[in-house]
Amino acid sequence: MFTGVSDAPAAPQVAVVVDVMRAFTVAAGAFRRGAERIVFAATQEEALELKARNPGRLAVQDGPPVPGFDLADSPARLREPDVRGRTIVQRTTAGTTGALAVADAGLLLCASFPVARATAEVLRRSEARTAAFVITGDDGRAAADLACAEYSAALVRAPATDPGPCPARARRSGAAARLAEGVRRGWGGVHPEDVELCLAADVDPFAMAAVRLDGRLVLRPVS
Ligand SMILES: O=C(O)[C@H](CS(=O)(=O)O)OP(=O)(O)O
Ligand SMILES: [Mg+2]
Repeated sequence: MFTGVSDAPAAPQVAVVVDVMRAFTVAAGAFRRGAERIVFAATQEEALELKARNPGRLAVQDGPPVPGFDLADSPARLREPDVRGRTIVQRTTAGTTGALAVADAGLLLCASFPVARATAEVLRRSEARTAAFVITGDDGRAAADLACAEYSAALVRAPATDPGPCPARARRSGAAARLAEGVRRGWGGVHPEDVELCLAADVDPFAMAAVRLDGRLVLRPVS
């Protein structure tokens, strides 16, 4: 089942929340670089509060730079800071909002192209009969998120599936065009390499699972 955030079932047995550009590509890059966990915040205010309460946390938000936040929601910019062992607080318009909408799922995975294959492996091992793929962008119509969701679903059925045209579909998406426009106009928080990094399929050996912990939704890599 593919659904938008507003139509998503409140507590599906399994939810795969997909955000290619850029929240869950950023999350995958953070774990690849050794970040320990990502705490999702519903608002920028909550993100800054969570950061202030726990010194050493790094806060990420989408859009232009905001005082108090350490990092942009940009996979290319995330290559610079040392995030090893760090807890990151992340708040974005589509990705983290989508994850919070299905926080009561029995199994909640957050997905993007770099973790597509590992996500499919976790789904296959879960033996769940169905999964709700939550397309976070453009009210459930985001071409990039749909392409990644379709690729992941195909991998569950047939592990030898290759990405085929899926990353190319994402490259032609409205989200990619918006990021390219951001680069042309010099918007803060957008890097020229972001789109390509978001299209790199099957880079990481881990999937990303979110669980409730002390009243928060916390994302960690799972192998
Ligand atoms: O950081 C992003 O690219 C987007 C911003 S928006 O949804 O295009 O306004 O946030 P995300 O939640 O990562 O899709
Ligand atoms: Mg997005």
